[in-house]
Amino acid sequence: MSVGNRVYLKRNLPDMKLVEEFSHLPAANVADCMGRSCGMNPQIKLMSNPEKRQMCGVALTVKARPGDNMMLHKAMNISQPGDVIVVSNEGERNRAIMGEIMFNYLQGFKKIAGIVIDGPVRDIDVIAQGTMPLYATGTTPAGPYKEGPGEVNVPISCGGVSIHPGDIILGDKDGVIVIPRQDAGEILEKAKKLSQNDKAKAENSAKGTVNRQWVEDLMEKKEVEIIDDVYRG
Ligand SMILES: O=C([O-])CC(=O)C(=O)O
Ligand SMILES: [Mg+2]
Repeated sequence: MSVGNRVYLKRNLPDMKLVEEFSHLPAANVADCMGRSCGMNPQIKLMSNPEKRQMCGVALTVKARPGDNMMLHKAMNISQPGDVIVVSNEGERNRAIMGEIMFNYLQGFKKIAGIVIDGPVRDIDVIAQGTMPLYATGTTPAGPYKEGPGEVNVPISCGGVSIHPGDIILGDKDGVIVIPRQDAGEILEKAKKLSQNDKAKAENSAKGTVNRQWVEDLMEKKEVEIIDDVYRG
């Protein structure tokens, strides 16, 4: 086994019905059903202009050598519609991992569900107008190398979250979350209920008919001192 320099062509895939159902839910609500712990950090930002509100698909993972996109090119060749290519880049922020030529290939020809890169991109004029969701950390004109090594379809880290090939990737304007494949069914049921409750809460909030007593109860539980006076410095 060539650890660090290998490509797995196969992944364990999730039930595609689950992927479809997640694609209607806000990422924030789904994250709330996973201990609020599976959200990528806000360095991972939406850079394109998707038509659909949610990006949802199956993780095709790339473990890139920092600043090098050789293995991303390999992943592009084996990608399928419905995939979200997720790239780990070990925190490197000085070289664009993708530009317009690669973006056009994935959006126009491969028709994948989206791409998430833990690093910058370039040719932003084109990418910003693209309708395929692309998340990245920023832009730079400095280009990538194509030397390797790297890996495709192994566990990676992106945006501070671990991702296994075949996990469900859900993104919207808030950012990107990772839904572990084996737990997806259970999470979906919880997230559907939570989303319904959340919608009702948001409506009641605007009308002021929401019950805010829980805040007062929490103050008491946390033994917060409530002072009926001005602050004197
Ligand atoms: O040269 C590269 O590897 C990236 C790039 O700018 C493009 O895809 O347009
Ligand atoms: Mg270019």
